[in-house]
Amino acid sequence: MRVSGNGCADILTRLAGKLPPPRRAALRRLWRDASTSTDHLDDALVLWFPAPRSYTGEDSFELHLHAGPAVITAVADALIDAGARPAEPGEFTRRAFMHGRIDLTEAEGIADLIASETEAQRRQALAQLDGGLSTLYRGWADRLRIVLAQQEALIDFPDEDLPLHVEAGLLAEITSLRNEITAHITDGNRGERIRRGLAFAIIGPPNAGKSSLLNWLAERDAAIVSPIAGTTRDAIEIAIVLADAKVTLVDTAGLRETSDPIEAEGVRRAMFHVEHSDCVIQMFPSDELPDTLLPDSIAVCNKIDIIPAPDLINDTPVLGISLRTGDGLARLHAALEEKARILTAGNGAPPLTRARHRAAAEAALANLDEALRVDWPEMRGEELRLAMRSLGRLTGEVGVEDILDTVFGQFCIGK
Ligand SMILES: Nc1nc2c(ncn2[C@@H]2O[C@H](COP(=O)(O)OP(=O)(O)OP(=O)(O)O)[C@@H](O)[C@H]2O)c(=O)[nH]1
Ligand SMILES: [K+]
Ligand SMILES: [Mg+2]
Repeated sequence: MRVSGNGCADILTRLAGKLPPPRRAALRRLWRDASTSTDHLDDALVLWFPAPRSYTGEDSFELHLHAGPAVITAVADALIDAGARPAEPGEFTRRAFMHGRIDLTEAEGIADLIASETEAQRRQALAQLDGGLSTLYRGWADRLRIVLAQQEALIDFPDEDLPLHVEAGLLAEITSLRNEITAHITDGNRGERIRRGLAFAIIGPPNAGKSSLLNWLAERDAAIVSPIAGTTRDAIEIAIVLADAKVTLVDTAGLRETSDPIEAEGVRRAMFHVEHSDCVIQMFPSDELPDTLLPDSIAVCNKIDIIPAPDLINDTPVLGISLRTGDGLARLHAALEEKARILTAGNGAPPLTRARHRAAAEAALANLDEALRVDWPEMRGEELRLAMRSLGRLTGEVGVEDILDTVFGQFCIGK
């Protein structure tokens, strides 16, 4: 159990007696009231973190209990009795933010780290928690602050002979800032993709072997396979890991004209997934080759145990496989891993990981573009100030009250 805030020293003394040395584990008998040895609650390891060297930046302590539900209830009651109250989700991290221990992107990194399921997610969250994004955003804000100061000088002293190169240099810096922010925004959603995972949809005519492929990739019988065309109706989603990235595979209803309203709905859902996935695996049986291939899809020809696959369709390479014999499956798996790697690979710069970052960066970009467009110094100054505000929202330095609930609401209690 973790407790933080004013009064921690008194509460801990009441339960465990004299405060242990800071940041050193001590074995203590816990009481409802240690001063009178009333109600022995548990024997626990106790850790005392006086401010400011704690997670929240406040006085705080931790009790390592014997974790049975009755123990937890008894200790929680005693803590509340002594003046504590239950924490809200993410409240510890929110207090860390309020006390300047971390900024907003680092808080989001903590949330992502707790939620991470794959290596790529863990690494990305850890880099963000380590201040990767903060450093980038702060660097922009610092440079913009200098530009703004120069702009103010041009406004305040219009008659002084400020050298012409001040204005030229200022415009050049705004241009390079806007170019860097543009590059950050147009990174193909790499960071967001790692964070939420990729979606790969398997589509094709009935009986192509789509569900058979899903089962092989998932290593279990997740979807029904049968020789009856139109077996799969609902889209079936299975999460797997490819190249350290989380990939949700979507098996869909076979695409065909149908008068069956339920199957038609399945086909409609399949088309939805074609639109909304990061990669489409276009699958067809070797005895029913398509005339055209979807752009950017991975073309897979199944059942090469019956008829061999063509090498190309319309100049696009085709991967021949047989889910019956296992032929070509290793190559297909490697191709899917490569696709996942490409979709999540970057240039080493910290990626933007949330729609919130994208919105603020886009707003800053729009203001910088406007600043370059307008001629009046006062208007340019105003656009630069607005851009500054947008960058401040990224790290949580300005006007963030409205977004704090969203950011911290996603944590679980006790974090
Ligand atoms: N000969 C042969 N048969 C296969 C192969 N792969 C799958 N099948 C068979 O083809 C039939 C259809 O397989 P499914 O996986 O259900 O095909 P689907 O594309 O999901 O079909 P729908 O859900 O109806 O659209 C089943 O009887 C499978 O056993 C293969 O490589 N070779
Ligand atoms: K089938
Ligand atoms: Mg199927």
